[in-house]
Amino acid sequence: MDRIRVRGGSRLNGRIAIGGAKNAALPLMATALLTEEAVILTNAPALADVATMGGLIAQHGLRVEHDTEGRRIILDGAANQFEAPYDLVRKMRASVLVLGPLLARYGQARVSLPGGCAIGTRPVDLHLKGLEQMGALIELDAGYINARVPAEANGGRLKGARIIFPQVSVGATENLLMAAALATGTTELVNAAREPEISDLAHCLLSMGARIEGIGTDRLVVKGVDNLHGTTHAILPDRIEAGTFACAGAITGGELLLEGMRLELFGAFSRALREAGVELEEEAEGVRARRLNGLHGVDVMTEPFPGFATDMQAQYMALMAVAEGASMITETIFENRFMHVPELTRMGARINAHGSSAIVRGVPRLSGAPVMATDLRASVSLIIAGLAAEGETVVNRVYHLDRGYERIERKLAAVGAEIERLPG
Ligand SMILES: CC(=O)N[C@H]1[C@@H](OP(=O)(O)OP(=O)(O)OC[C@H]2O[C@@H](n3ccc(=O)[nH]c3=O)[C@H](O)[C@@H]2O)O[C@H](CO)[C@@H](O)[C@@H]1O
Ligand SMILES: C=C(OP(=O)(O)O)C(=O)O
Repeated sequence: MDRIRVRGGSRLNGRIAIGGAKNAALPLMATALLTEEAVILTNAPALADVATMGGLIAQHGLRVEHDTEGRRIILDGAANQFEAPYDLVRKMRASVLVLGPLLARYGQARVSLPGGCAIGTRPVDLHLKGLEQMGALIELDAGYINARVPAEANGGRLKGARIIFPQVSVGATENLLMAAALATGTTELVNAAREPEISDLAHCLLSMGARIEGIGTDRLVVKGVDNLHGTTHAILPDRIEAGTFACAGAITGGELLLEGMRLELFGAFSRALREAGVELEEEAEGVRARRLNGLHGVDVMTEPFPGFATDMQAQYMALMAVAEGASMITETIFENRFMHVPELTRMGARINAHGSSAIVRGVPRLSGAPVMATDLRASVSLIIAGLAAEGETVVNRVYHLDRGYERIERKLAAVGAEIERLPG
């Protein structure tokens, strides 16, 4: 298994090209199941999760071609197989996003239950309840979701419904948005997630012929259509990759131009970073992130967009570990997303986590250590810490990083980091 070695102390300076967003690419790929015509995605990132989703969609019978050099994915054809097996869903929870499109277009789907993961239990009850409200019959059997739309009712199609989410869910909003696009009648999604990746999905669906109002708000109204057609859609920039590099630059006292990024995509993260002492400026080519002087402890609480993203919490904590003063970091989205705390502590950070909050007391310096993490953002937070630590940090289990960062060691090395991949 590959590892990544970082030697701390180098200041990062230069430009980093921000790729297309993983969390937009995955639902966008699932839209190909809503039509037999080609869906072409440009600005596509070459990530392990994107390859997994491509494998899943190919397995359903579509032709999937990923030109990693040209950053283009073509998904084309009709599905002839409706099962998403455990082996794929286990690797990537976002596999559950095929459920809504398969049900809406083909009236049937059998999808493995994703189960929990390192950051929490992550149930999919809101996805299932919403689809049931739209007329799907759902049974859980031997770890699988067996879902179908009865042929005798409503001509075998899902029907529009008013779905009120008791809690904001990105995945459930996406699944139901895709399902509603091909349902009969009007679907209203109330308390919908407002993440930029959802707006990106909605815009792609619009370009396929869907009728959606309220994009960017927490109330999406979808008037179902009989057919959707193919499209070409550019995936929006990855705000989490950009935020990760902003933290990496800041912890080294450097300055980075995050090419292709737009400031509005950061939500509350930009306010926290500025208060902490990092200047963020939008320029024609992207967002410039520059550490001014010292870093200061600033409290944050994770929330649905436009609040502070849970996917930035671990990276921000690494930054706070060397800030002057204390900061309280509260995680409200996932119940177990402090897996990086013991590893950061091994590097000399002073962090006290209790329940959903962690108090971070900044220290003047961290020290390198062999570390490992059990999820994507926790892993990258250890690289960020390693960039500022004295000596060498070796991060194990790099496959977590490859899920969401494209050649992270090359991107960081190109702006001055001493970092390399050690093949395992
Ligand atoms: C591929 C992708 O886009 N992943 C993102 C997506 O995950 P994902 O779509 O899985 O996250 P959700 O927004 O659905 O989860 C938010 C909270 O709702 C709970 N919940 C969710 C669905 C459900 O049916 N029942 C339920 O209880 C979850 O356990 C969690 O506590 O949004 C998260 C929150 O911004 C991000 O951290 C993930 O990076
Ligand atoms: C939690 C994440 O992804 P996923 O929902 O795919 O596990 C993430 O991108 O940080």
